[in-house]
Amino acid sequence: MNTQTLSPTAPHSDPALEPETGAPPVDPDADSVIEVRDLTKSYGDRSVIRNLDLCVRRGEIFGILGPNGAGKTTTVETIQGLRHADSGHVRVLDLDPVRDRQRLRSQVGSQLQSSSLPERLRVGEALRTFARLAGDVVDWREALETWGLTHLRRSAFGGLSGGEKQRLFIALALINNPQVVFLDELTQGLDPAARRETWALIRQVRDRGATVVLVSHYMDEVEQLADRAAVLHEGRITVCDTPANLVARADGDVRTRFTLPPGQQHSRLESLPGVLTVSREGTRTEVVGDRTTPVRVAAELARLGILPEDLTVVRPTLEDVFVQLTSGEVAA
Ligand SMILES: Nc1ncnc2c1ncn2[C@@H]1O[C@H](COP(=O)(O)OP(=O)(O)OP(=O)(O)O)[C@@H](O)[C@H]1O
Repeated sequence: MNTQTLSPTAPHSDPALEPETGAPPVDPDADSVIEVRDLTKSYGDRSVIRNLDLCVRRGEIFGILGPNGAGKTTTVETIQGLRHADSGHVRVLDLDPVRDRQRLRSQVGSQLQSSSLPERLRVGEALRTFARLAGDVVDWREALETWGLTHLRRSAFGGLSGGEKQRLFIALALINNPQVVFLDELTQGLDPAARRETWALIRQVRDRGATVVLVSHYMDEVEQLADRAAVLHEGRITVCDTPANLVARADGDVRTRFTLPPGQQHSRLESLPGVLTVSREGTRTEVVGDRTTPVRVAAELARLGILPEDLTVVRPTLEDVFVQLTSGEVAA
């Protein structure tokens, strides 16, 4: 964890990447806005990032998941030139995060983990100041309006709720109208309603044309928001894919549950392909099997003229695959 005070120059205030080490060229991907190849980073003799490769495409919400201490913050801060890499190749918008930091500064926005502002700073002052420092490419009053902060214009930062602070951080991260935005654990500590509201804002950021890199501990958040997600474990990306494809890797049976209307019977479910078990408790039936079983069960019930209104399917979730991946149960 690192705590830092937000400043418009923060992502570039400690230029640090070592000169390139002659790493092989990154795979050409016409759509990529971030390319990382063979990144390594140690703190003292402790290796934290190990030969990490990553590619983020233009216009996507890219989720980075990983257990505590996996190296997520180190990775995103190194990509922004905030931390020293020991070796590796990093490009953001085809620029070097250190050498080209002045040019990148106007194109990258960031809300870093545990960002904070002076308690007494007013919302309007914060936006106006950051907008001016970013060259007034965005009208700060419009930003107030866009991010639903107009009524809080005279409120002090210290008096804002968690959700209001995050709303302000998003507005500040976008005050330079960036092409790429880094959001690190943006919804941590928010109640469910404020989290969902923040999700809508993140989608809005993407819909306005920015690429979003989202570091999160919440599986449901990544499943809901991310176009693609990477799981970082022990300093390496173990998998990188769409949430749906990641879930498809999960080991685990699918459960199909329904209630039979009075007087109706089914008998052949056990013999359907992929079905492992069928259990009945009163009028409730649960069929356990592979991914194809829900459709087969529904088709068989429909054939019998049985249309249970409460048919539900319980599938493995991203959380299941995350636990399996980070405990070594699923091959990357
Ligand atoms: N400045 C530092 N000096 C020494 N060790 C550090 C430093 N920053 C991070 N670390 C260590 O490096 C490892 C990775 O930290 P990092 O903050 O990148 O992980 P993370 O995946 O973001 O963790 P979390 O989910 O808990 O925020 C951790 O073991 C952490 O203690």
